[in-house]
Amino acid sequence: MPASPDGSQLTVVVRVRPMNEQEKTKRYFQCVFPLDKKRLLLVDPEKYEKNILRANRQHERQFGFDSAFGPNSTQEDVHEATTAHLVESVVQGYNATIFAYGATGSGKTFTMIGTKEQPGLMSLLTRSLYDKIDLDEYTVQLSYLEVYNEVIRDLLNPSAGILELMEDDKGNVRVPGLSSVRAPNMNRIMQILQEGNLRRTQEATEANKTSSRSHALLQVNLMKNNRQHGKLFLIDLAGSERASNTNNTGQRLKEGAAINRSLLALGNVINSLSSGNKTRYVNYRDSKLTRLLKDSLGGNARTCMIAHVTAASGHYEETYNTLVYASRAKNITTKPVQNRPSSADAGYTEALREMRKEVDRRSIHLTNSMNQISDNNRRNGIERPKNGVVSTTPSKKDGTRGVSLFTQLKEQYMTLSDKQKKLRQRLMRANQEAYEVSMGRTSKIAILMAWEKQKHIEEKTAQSIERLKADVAELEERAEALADTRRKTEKSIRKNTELQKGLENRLRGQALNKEQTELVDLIVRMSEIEAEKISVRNDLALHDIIMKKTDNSMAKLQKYENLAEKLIEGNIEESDRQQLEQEYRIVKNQFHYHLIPLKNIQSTVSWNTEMLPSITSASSSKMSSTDFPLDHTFVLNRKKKQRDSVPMLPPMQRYHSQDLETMSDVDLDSPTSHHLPPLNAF
Ligand SMILES: Nc1ncnc2c1ncn2[C@@H]1O[C@H](COP(=O)(O)OP(=O)(O)OP(=O)(O)O)[C@@H](O)[C@H]1O
Repeated sequence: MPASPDGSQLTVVVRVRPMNEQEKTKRYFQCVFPLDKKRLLLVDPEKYEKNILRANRQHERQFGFDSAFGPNSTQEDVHEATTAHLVESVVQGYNATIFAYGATGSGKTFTMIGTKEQPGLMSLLTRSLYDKIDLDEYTVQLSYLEVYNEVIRDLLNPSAGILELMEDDKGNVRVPGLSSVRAPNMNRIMQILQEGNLRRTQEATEANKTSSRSHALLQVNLMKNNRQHGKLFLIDLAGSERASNTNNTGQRLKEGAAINRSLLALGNVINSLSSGNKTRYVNYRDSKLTRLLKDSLGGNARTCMIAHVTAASGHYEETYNTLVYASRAKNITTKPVQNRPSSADAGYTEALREMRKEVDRRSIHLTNSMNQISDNNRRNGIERPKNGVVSTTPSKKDGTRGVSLFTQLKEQYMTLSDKQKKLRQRLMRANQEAYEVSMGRTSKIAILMAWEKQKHIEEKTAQSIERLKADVAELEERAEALADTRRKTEKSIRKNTELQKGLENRLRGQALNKEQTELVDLIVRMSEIEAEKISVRNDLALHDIIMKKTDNSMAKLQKYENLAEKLIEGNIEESDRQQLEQEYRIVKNQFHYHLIPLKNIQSTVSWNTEMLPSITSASSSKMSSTDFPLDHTFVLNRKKKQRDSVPMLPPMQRYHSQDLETMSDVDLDSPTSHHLPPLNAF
């Protein structure tokens, strides 16, 4: 279950901690009441005061979350209902983040770290991770840091001192110097956590004897083939209460301000993301915490926020603030992106960067030698040709002629390569859109087919069917336009490939020495690698489209499961039951029809494999495999892929009702007629 029940990727749950002895002594009473598994009722203590001026104020407020845990909930309850499924996502290659939010003393550390007898999520989650993975295939590495007063420290290696945050040009956040330790088993993990926790900045405040004054971030890296496969971030935030509430002064007040600053920044980021305004600027830079959490809230992660409150009336204000903060966070919809399989195209980028440098270096060298020859010729009384008029046959006497033509041809080849690159990118974009259009069309046709088999169709239904048909026709038109773009682009790519080949032959004929021949090899290989890189990118993008579609289906599945659970549980009025059953049928069908395009698509190959230059071409075989840092296992995989290539989508036929029985690209395994799909399902 990768997403929260409503389909978003941020799960927000609330845990209410039981009242402690101190609170009972102060005669505080319970002011938070779990109504069911998802809702809480907060009662303003003023309700019980005889204040005539405030008699009309609203004293009760309901809050709804993905889950609500009462004072008697166990650590396992919280883990099972909220975070256990995130482990599955990490094994699938997603990043996941769980953070504990709440005022001082509300139970954050208890949930995240727990005690020896009642281990918290950090232990339970890592244990589930170990249960899910094959230790021969994966390794687990841990890093543990704290942010205290905007300063980052390594909790596993305090001697590292103050650490800095760095962001690379792709926006990835790193903490150079942060230690990372292998955790071969659970015992070692517990030991690492305990050691780290002892180093956390803790102080006694009025609200909590062992109050954590810092944000603690445990990073669990799942490694496969020495590369990061998935990442779990577990964060125990410092208390969110306002500094004045704990009567703190001096250093405590300063800490409170720093804590508030980062939580305020976190709140702002959450508000920006939850405002639904996609163009609104999201400022992560305001604090170290938000910068560290950038990946976790912005998109490339599944996130679970566990808000903590105490049931005691004396903490009503903080409880109210926490619940409002948490319900606002519920509006965030992040788009998780699966980590690219071991950064598949990174090797190409790296190789191209190195090659470009090498071409520049050799070109400069070539120009220098040309100038040198020219100087020598002048000294020997031979004049340089005017107006760039050059002979096509290299003259041994006047080497500059050959060199100058060589340079011109080389420039032409590079320009053409650049043009090819742009054409291939255009082809990729058209491929991707066509792929999405085709998936949408498959779903809609499956729905239409199910409905058109009906004998009696009401007028309203007939109208909806017509609308759906219009949608299908529109998609088909778009698919045809895209097919046209693809045909034309492919034609241009083929033409350019021929021109490139011609230029390559002329260049080879012009090459006067080994140095120039190597330069030709290099630019030809560079052009090939550029094409391979685009093709790999295309495969990844298509993979992402499938993942997104799968995620959507999973969200539907979850809704379906919830409804089924309610129906099975019973205890519902007859009228409610009927409505629930109706809803259940609709969701079941939505799920079924969501899966159809996934079942009908052959998922692997890129369409442009024939547009790629042969990897075993003469020029590439001349390049030494050790020359550039290209991952050759990948190249070999692509070679295999080329052989296995099949067209990704079956050729499209326009949809006509009478073709019902002959449609070849739709799975006819539809539900029975009383399980008709909702016409507006997509
Ligand atoms: N669900 C719970 N069941 C039983 N005891 C709990 C629960 N939650 C918290 N406690 C207890 O309440 C006290 C305060 O909890 P904890 O230290 O986890 O709070 P905190 O939110 O981390 O506070 P701070 O921000 O100051 O570190 C601890 O003694 C803890 O054992």
